[in-house]
Amino acid sequence: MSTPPTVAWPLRRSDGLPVVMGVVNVTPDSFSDGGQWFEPSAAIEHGRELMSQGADIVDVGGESTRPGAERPSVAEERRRVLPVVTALAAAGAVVSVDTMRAEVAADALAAGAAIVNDVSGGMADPEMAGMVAEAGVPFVAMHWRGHSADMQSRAVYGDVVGEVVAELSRRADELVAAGIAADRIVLDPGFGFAKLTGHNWSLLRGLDRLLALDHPILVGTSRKTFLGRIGVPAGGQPRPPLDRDPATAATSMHAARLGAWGVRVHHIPSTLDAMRVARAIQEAQ
Ligand SMILES: Nc1nc2ncc(COP(=O)(O)O)nc2c(=O)[nH]1
Repeated sequence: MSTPPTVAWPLRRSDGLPVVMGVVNVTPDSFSDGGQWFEPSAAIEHGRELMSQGADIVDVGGESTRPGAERPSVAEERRRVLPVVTALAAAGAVVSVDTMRAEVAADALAAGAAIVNDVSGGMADPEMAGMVAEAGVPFVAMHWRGHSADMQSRAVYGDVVGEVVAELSRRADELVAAGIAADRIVLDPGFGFAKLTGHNWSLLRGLDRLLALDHPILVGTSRKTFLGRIGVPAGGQPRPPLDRDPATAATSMHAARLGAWGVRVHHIPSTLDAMRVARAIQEAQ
């Protein structure tokens, strides 16, 4: 493997706000923006736009993880993400590759990605942890209880915050044991992954308990279904994903107030402004 670009780590914003990871889904069927950026040229253009709007990282993914999604082949996932990773890295972006497959991650690192973002935290592919360890790059490990096909059947918790904290902590230990440097691991509670609506709200309320973990925390609530249920009568249809950016921004404000390391969002300006408001209030006399 060629040496992937190094990103100054831990990555921090000069304004002290949480790092902003912008989302570029090169998929035909992601729940949040399915199909909008499926063409490489559109995805590259969108990634550039996110950079110009202030994203610190551009997260490029080629596999939809919505509940029930069918997995693309490795070749198809590669075909989707590599041209976009290559072009955005060449344009100077800090690129994270959103994949559960070690071989796709390795190719993306060779193409210029600097970070691996794995919604399975390395559990879907036994080769992932060793590859990331060898590459020496930062690794985002999300809380995961199985593939999208049936993950909601695993959304059963006594104390969801306590269990997510414990499972993430255990996973981080396993990743360190596999050779990944502890200070290269970011943890993510996995909003919407094996979580029902109430679980997501509990995780936001209990964010301070997640922040007590010895790793930076990434908050990925953007456009998730539980936000679409805000203001909708019980049993009603959630509002469409593109209408969920104001609610997403409110969760970004919460993340900023509590001191999360980063937020993963589709719409940059609204989240940046919400976090700036939080900071201005905190700093007011
Ligand atoms: N680290 C991380 N990665 C993710 N990748 C995809 C999605 C879901 O799909 P989207 O790309 O449409 O948001 N959510 C997350 C998340 O919450 N955290």
